Amino acid sequence: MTKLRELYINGDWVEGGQSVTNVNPSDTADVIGEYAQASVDQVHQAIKAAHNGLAEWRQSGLEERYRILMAIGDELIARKDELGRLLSREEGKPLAEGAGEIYRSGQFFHYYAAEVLRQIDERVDSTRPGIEVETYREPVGVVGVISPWNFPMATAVWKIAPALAFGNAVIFKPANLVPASAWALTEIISRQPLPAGTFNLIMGSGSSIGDALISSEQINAVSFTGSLEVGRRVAAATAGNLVKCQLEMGSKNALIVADDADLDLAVEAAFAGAYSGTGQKCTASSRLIVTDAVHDAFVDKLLKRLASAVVGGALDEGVQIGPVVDQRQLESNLEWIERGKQEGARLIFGGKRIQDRSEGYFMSPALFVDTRNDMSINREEMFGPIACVIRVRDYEEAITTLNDTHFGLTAGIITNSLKIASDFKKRAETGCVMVNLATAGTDYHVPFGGRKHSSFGPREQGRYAREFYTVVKTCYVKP
Ligand SMILES: NC(=O)c1ccc[n+]([C@@H]2O[C@H](COP(=O)([O-])OP(=O)(O)OC[C@H]3O[C@@H](n4cnc5c(N)ncnc54)[C@H](O)[C@@H]3O)[C@@H](O)[C@H]2O)c1
Repeated sequence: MTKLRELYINGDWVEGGQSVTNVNPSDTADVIGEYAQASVDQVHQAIKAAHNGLAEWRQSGLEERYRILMAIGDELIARKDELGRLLSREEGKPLAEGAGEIYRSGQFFHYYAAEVLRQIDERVDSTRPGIEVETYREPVGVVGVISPWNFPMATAVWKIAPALAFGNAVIFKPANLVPASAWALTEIISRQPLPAGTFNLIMGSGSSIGDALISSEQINAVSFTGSLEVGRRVAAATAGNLVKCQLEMGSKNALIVADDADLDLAVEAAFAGAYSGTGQKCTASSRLIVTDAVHDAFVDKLLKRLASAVVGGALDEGVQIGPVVDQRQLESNLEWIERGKQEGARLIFGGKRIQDRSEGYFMSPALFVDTRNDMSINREEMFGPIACVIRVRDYEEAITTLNDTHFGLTAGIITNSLKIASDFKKRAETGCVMVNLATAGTDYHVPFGGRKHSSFGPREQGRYAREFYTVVKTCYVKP
């Protein structure tokens, strides 16, 4: 019988009321494990424990915090292949991407270990004589961390690492489709000398456990990454309690291919942006906005690239596009394909379930042409390996089309013109812009986030994380 992987509350491993079975989307006969599901009561226990942990952890010495974060980062990096394999097995991204995500997660811990030592407090003169004024940052408190399934380790870590670095206690609620990576991370953290309750893992469904967490008046902040729909719910629940929140949500990113683009580069950027990670990335380029002059040549080249794409099991050698994460997402992708056709878009490649691999949730990467920006396939996030080409007259129409969306996470352009690149950097209404690069793929030491309905609240990552995970105190002293 499979060993039950338990919850981690107040420094102890504890069973939940129920459990879920985690299966490999490349091969549904492969059971990864049984994972405990927290009860609402246990959410409240975790919150209480986190307050106790916080009281001690916020007083910890900087050197101690630095050492703990470095040690977690070291272990993630040392075990990147083993944990990357586990991540790929549960989420479905190819092995290199799984290992890369673990390595990146280790880098996040190292980065925030260094941030622990970067103190930015100030002592200033008062406007009144004889008074000293200091401004300093204190931990925000108990932080609920809610993460999505598509980056099971990295999205969680880019929240947990700064939370711990700045002296907060954490309650981590991972997506229920990917408990194995969350559990492995928790096991690593559990071996560090953190005060009991400083870090807690509660696994369970979003609608019960997640909702109990975000609805609590006893937490101080929620950092959420996931869909727009759930993000709105998190915003409403936390606002009602005046709890600080930070939301990173979906998008409808576009890559512009300009008249003067290097088309080989454009095809590689479009392929990587639209189909890597099976298109299951918030930064995926699901809209390919191509100027009339290069449209046909670009589409021809992209079709050739798609014909050579290797779709297969995440753990198999040489695979470029793994499975869709589960049956529900696969059905949703196939429904989008039908909807696109009904709207008048022309499907010229893929978009079908791969039946000879019926043990997993495989589909061929899809390409639509003759699409308009007002079609629902270009308005709503599909979250699958589906790209839509939008033909435009020129760069001016391209940038207008790019900005005509209620999302705004990333945007890319392929051009050899410095003038166009410079104009694009200023006019794209997104949080991240990429020139001659895919829309997906970011660094870990700079802010990441979007505009419009893609993001809400203070930015994540890099030095900007301090804003969310701390609160400012202004202290007046008359000696
Ligand atoms: N902008 C970014 O940085 C970024 C990064 C990765 C993924 N995403 C987005 O994430 C989405 C895919 O992930 P998903 O399907 O896991 O998203 P989701 O919104 O369904 O779930 C995200 C998390 O919220 C939890 N949740 C669900 N209902 C809840 C509720 N009522 N209260 C509290 N928590 C609840 C889920 O259990 C999960 O842990 C896509 O929209 C994608 O664009 C965004």
